Amino acid sequence: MAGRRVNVNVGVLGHIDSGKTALARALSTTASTAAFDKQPQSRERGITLDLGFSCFSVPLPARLRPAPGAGPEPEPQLQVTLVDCPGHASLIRTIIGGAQIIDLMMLVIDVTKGMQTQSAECLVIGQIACQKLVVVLNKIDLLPEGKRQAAIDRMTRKMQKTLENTKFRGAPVIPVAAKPGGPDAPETEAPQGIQELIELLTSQISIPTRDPSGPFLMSVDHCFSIKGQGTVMTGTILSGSVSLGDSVEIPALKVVRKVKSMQMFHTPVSSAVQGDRLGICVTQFDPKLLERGLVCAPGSLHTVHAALISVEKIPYFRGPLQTKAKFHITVGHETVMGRVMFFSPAPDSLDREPVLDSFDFSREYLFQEQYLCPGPATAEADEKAGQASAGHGPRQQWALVEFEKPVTCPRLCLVIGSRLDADIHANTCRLAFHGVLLHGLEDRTYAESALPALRVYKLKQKHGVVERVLDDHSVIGRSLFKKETNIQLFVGLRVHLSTGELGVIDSAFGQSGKFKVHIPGGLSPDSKSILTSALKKRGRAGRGEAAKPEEAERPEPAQPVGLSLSFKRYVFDAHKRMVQSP
Ligand SMILES: Nc1nc2c(ncn2[C@@H]2O[C@H](COP(=O)(O)OP(=O)(O)OP(=O)(O)O)[C@@H](O)[C@H]2O)c(=O)[nH]1
Ligand SMILES: [Mg+2]
Repeated sequence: MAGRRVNVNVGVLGHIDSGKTALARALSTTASTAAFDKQPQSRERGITLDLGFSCFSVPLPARLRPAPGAGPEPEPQLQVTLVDCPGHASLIRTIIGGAQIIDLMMLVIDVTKGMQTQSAECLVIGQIACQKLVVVLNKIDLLPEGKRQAAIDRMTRKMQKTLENTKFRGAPVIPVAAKPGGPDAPETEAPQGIQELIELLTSQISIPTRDPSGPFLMSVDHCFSIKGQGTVMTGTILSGSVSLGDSVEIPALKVVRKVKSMQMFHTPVSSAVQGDRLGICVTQFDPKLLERGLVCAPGSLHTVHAALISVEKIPYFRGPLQTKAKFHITVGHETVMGRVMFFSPAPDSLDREPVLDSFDFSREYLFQEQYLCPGPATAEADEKAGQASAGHGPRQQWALVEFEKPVTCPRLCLVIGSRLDADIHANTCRLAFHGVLLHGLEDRTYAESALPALRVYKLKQKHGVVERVLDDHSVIGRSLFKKETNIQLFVGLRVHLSTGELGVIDSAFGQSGKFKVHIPGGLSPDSKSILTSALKKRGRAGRGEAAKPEEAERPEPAQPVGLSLSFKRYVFDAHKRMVQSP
């Protein structure tokens, strides 16, 4: 039996043409000639060799070895699976899928160009989805020999500076030439710096704690059939574990199959856990139907038409995140178009702890026309919007995302919003926000069945004036409603008089949008004199135009007394009710 092996996945990401594929190739061949002389390379490669996947093995570093057991054990190996991502627009979808299986990211930079648009995007994705980073400066052969070291040093410092404001501050930067001389150079031209890179990777890699609990989920990167045996899917286990005889679901095809056999590194196994690279043979289905995708414990994924997600804006994204805007939404391993609506905690729960990993339907939330950027720049904007943000943005914001077509995803999966239609030559970051899917709406008719329970409200204010006094406890107001407004809906809501009294809307008055306000505490003598002194003036001056007879004696204050009404309107309330707000 082969020795113990541990698999780690290393992503190869970077701008188009930075040399990712050349690097993956150089790493695989250099490592195999250095470390694989005992066995033919083909045997050593993982069972999965799909486009973009290659691997090499090195002896497992001592720091990663478990305490030696009894008896002699063959030397354990560390298998590094390289996940070579494309550099083009398709990159984001592929990487976000890929990034969720990556334990370490290699960011490949063309040393003659430095950071480019997609290098920056990769760095953003790395920050969202990866824990560790190594920057590889490639194509150092293109630097003039005499100035090579100085140019490498300069670019190294530049990259370190770029990383300073990221979670990868202090990550190593290493120079290489994956394919010196470029495409036309003879194959005999040896790559430079690859052995050093392998050593660096080996020293940087840590093996994340693998957790066998939770539902089984595997990202499939290759699928083929073996005559007489069944269909084989190969990939990486993202969560949970799987054993022989288990039933697994292929959600994209809506079929459940039994696990007939499994292999890791060409060796039959009876179970496998999170992080393992695995080939899994199930009873026959057409492999053409599933090129890439997910396989999972039956029923563990859900198909959602809309979702409530936490949102954090990606600072490099230019422009605001507007409610009602459409984004490409990558949910787990799928990307679809979705329309967003942003909201924040209601002012009275601003100081409550943010709800992580779940969404609380019992709370109220404040609708936002756009995502609020934290920091002083928006404090003013927040004030304008009438929010009690006391100079700081809300600690957490959410969005409702409505998908153009349903997506199948694990619970609490990563969500990334991007503008993949943006011009890829326009040097801008296409990634706009990221978050976690907190609650999926599985019902096709969620708009009627689920959304009314989402208590997101808009804060509305209406202003009018007192037209005249009826008696000590009532006034007539106008200019608060339109003629056609159904004032009945507002009856009972409180209004504030600019003179300080509190009133309650009592009833409509006439047909022109006027209304009667009851003042429970009565008008103060001062207010009364303001309101009635005007009447006298008006009475003396008379009216220029011919007034309707019943309005001729209208006591109208010269100094207007304002009436203001604040209320909440819940975005998903089908009845469009108004609810008093303080
Ligand atoms: N001079 C020189 N050319 C290199 C080096 N590495 C790669 N190249 C060339 O750069 C070009 C792009 O290399 P690839 O490996 O295909 O780049 P990539 O990053 O995988 O490209 P995409 O997958 O399309 O994003 C090819 O013509 C390579 O031969 C190097 O170290 N030196
Ligand atoms: Mg490539």
